Amino acid sequence: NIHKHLHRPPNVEKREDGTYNPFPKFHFAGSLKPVYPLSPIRKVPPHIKRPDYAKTGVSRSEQIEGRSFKLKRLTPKEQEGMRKVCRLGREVLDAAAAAVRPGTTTDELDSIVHNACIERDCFPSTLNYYAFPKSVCTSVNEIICHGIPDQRPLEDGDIVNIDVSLYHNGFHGDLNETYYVGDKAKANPDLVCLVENTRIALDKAIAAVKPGVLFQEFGNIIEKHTNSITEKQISVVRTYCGHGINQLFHCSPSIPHYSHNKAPGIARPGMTFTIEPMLTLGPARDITWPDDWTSSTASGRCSAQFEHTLLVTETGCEVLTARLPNSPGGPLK
Ligand SMILES: COc1cccc(Cn2ccc3cc(C(=O)NO)cnc32)c1
Ligand SMILES: [Co+2]
Ligand SMILES: [Co+2]
Repeated sequence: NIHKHLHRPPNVEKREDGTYNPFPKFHFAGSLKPVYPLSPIRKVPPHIKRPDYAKTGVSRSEQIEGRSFKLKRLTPKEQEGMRKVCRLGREVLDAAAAAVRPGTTTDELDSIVHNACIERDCFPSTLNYYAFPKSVCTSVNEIICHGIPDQRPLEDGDIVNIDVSLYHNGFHGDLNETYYVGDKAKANPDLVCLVENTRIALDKAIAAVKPGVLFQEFGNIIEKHTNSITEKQISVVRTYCGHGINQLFHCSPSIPHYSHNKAPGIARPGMTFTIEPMLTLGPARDITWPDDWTSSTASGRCSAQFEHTLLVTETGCEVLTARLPNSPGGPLK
């Protein structure tokens, strides 16, 4: 996998500044290319409680849980633990979002997220999760999700999704937003249509979360919204779903974002899960880069995503990762 490029770069041609694309033979669908070398693996001080996969990259607890389709309902104390980690996750995302501007590299965003997690006594959940090498996912333009922070500076006109997940006192939180870089992106009607409708699609799904709703319903709501957008073709990515999250980073239920899905299960008070729709301009087909993580549209056209971690209450749901009054970004007026 990608670690071999960390220290012994392949004999590929280097750019002026010494950076390089480690996969010169791969057909990249859009204009984005990886900008290696990745920075060295960041360390987490030993006093910070780690998830079980932190050393091995594989979560035994998720493997065991994965075999039973039991949906966990948290006790009030456990709900408090989720409330806390999700509030910390919001603060960490906002710290990274405040640094989004042309010239900031996605690796610098990773450093901000990594340090902000440590300052809050949190372990960044993506670090070494299935050997993912960084503490946040940064997905630019045509990247759908799981983009790896590297030495590429953000450019005026880019959109960038920052996906923060963190582990605190035994619980995971997971949230993401898509941000406009500089002024050009906000002036691009295609991007504004894509980003604002992804935000709206998530909000419409969240409005439907309450005891008794079927997990399969959220995809109907999201795709009904994308079908209502007539000025542009906006599609729903099918490959990646929302997921249960609690003492595990990923567990049941799985929540598809497309309609007519067969997701089993019914929302009940005390359940915590994410909804994290990824929408694309044009068709939704995805391809994965040779780094085995980065997911790109096959068309090279842009993709946007928004994610919240939700707690089902007796009357509806609590958005545990809700925006704060001074959270950067947010809906365009
Ligand atoms: C094995 O294959 C894969 C392929 C892609 C990714 C990964 C592992 N992984 C790393 C970061 C990450 C984030 C999420 C998430 O829920 N974001 O909202 C999910 N998976 C993640 C493994
Ligand atoms: Co996430
Ligand atoms: Co998630």
